Amino acid sequence: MGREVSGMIELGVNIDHVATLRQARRTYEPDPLWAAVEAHLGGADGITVHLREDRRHINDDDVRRLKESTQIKLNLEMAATDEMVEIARRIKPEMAMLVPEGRHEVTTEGGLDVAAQEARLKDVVARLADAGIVTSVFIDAELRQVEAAERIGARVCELHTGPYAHAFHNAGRDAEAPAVLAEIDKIALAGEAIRAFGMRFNAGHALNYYNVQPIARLPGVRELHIGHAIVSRAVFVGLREAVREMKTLIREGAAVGSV
Ligand SMILES: CC(=O)[C@@H](O)[C@H](O)COP(=O)(O)O
Ligand SMILES: NCC(=O)COP(=O)(O)O
Repeated sequence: MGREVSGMIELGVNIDHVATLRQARRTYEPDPLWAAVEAHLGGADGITVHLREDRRHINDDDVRRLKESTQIKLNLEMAATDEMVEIARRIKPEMAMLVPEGRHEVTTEGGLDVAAQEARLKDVVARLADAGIVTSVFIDAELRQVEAAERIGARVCELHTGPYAHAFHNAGRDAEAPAVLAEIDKIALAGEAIRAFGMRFNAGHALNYYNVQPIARLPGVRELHIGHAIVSRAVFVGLREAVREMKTLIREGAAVGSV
């Protein structure tokens, strides 16, 4: 069956690594606010930022300014801590995504283990909802995590595409390699469960210009969150063009899936 067309897939552009470049000199540029506007002009449907506890790139003032001074929806990635909940309740992004965080990690290494901490996360989701914030959870493509996400009241699940991306790279970018197909099947099955529970099926992490289309053509996927690859390309072609190129790939990939 062709892809069930549920409207165009949205692109959430993660601009963390614009701030990484700024923090390299601890200075004021490049400004993530400018990046958000450029991404929006290139066709981004949303902006994602990860306010890490160590503030290695995006800082509290960036989040405030993005919310106050741009017209594009904001997805705040955050650890499920009291500090971050209070920041989110104060700034009120359209969405908050709960992610695991390790101080020594280079980037997010796995999905949030929702199943292991349901009671605590259910309280976090309720406190965010009370402030009018939609809560997403960043999870591995596992049914038990999807079921737990539904029980804690998450409205959105973003499936971790890192294992798929690594398998794709290790297979020499062969989308038909058995290891790659196995990862795609995991994501597809988890995505079906997400939709069956009435939650929104998003995906992200390590997606790039080579591996994005097999994910874009999955039935019912609503939004892809992509950052490092877009910012990397933007170094050479500019952020507006890098976003435009990614949107085209996603649109063409989804179209192939709909035949
Ligand atoms: C959740 C996810 O996969 C990414 O958004 C990740 O959180 C980005 O973190 P860094 O930008 O610090 O790599
Ligand atoms: N949640 C995924 C995200 O926002 C971007 O991740 P990446 O593309 O920087 O790996």
